[in-house]
Amino acid sequence: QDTSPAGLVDALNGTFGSHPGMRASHAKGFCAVGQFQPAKSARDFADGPLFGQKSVPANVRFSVGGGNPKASDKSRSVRGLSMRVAAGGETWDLLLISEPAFFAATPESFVSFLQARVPDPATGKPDPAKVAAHNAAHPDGTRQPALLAAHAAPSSYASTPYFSNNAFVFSGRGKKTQHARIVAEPFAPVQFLSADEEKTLPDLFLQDELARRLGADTVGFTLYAQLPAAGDSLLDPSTVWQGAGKVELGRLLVKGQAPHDACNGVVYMPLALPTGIAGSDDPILHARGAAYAVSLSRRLTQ
Ligand code: HEM
Repeated sequence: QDTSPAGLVDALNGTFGSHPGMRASHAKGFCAVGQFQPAKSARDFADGPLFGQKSVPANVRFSVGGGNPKASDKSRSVRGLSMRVAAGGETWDLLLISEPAFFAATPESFVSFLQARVPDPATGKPDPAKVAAHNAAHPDGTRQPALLAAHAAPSSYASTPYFSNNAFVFSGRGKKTQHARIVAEPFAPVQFLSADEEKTLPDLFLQDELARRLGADTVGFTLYAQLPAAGDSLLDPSTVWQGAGKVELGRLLVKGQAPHDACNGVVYMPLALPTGIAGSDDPILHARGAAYAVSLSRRLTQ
């Protein structure tokens, strides 16, 4: 199995097709802008200059998971929230998805998961026998699909929580270090599509829905560092954490949508981290950056 950076992107393209100019994953999406406001106590937990700022401009992107740029907004796949904030000579890229577990524990399992879902030319759908064989060999690939099957898609980008799945290492004042995952909780109540909406809404509604909401209300998220309970894996993003409390890092206020160029010439990098946050040893976290760079290079040139 090819788990090189190009191999990871090829696996995405193999399942979702190659779409010139588009991201290999989270292909459908749009840019937005906002402000990140660190919490007063954030430096106790992540002691870097970024967390000493009052308010930092944020470059944001909302997306539908998967590499199909025409995926329906109703599909039971993950939604993505990406944020880049830069201040005090530091940059923080934060990439979150709307389920608390990823679909693979390792790059090998990532490639196998996608290969098992290459559409069967006869049906246009994954071959259930191949998915079953993947599940038998890689039980880590069963958890995210089960979470997605358990509820309809979010009714708004602003009405779902988002999760980093990967753990990070935080160093706060006094050099105390702690592992944590990152969670963004929406200001708005969590809401999924009703059975009726799942049938009747058009495939494209999330962007207009957010525009209407931005005109009427404050849209935002509170960002937390979620602490692990004993036994929560620090290395495996496919497991749901039980968690042992959370520390507020700040708030992300979304102010408006932004033109295509605001976020499409850039790539959010999972290991672009500010002082106070470092990567954990999670093998998925470390496999990501180089694959994102391959995807950027392909979408800017093909
Ligand atoms: C080995 C594991 C992974 C691989 C190979 C991978 C690959 C990719 C690629 C190639 C892109 C498109 C990058 C671009 O062209 O800008 C992407 C986007 C994205 N990925 Fe991953 N990914 C992995 C794991 C994860 C995990 C664990 C998360 C959990 C939060 C995640 C969340 C996202 C999000 C939110 C985006 C959209 C970024 C944007 O809005 O530009 N990915 N991924």
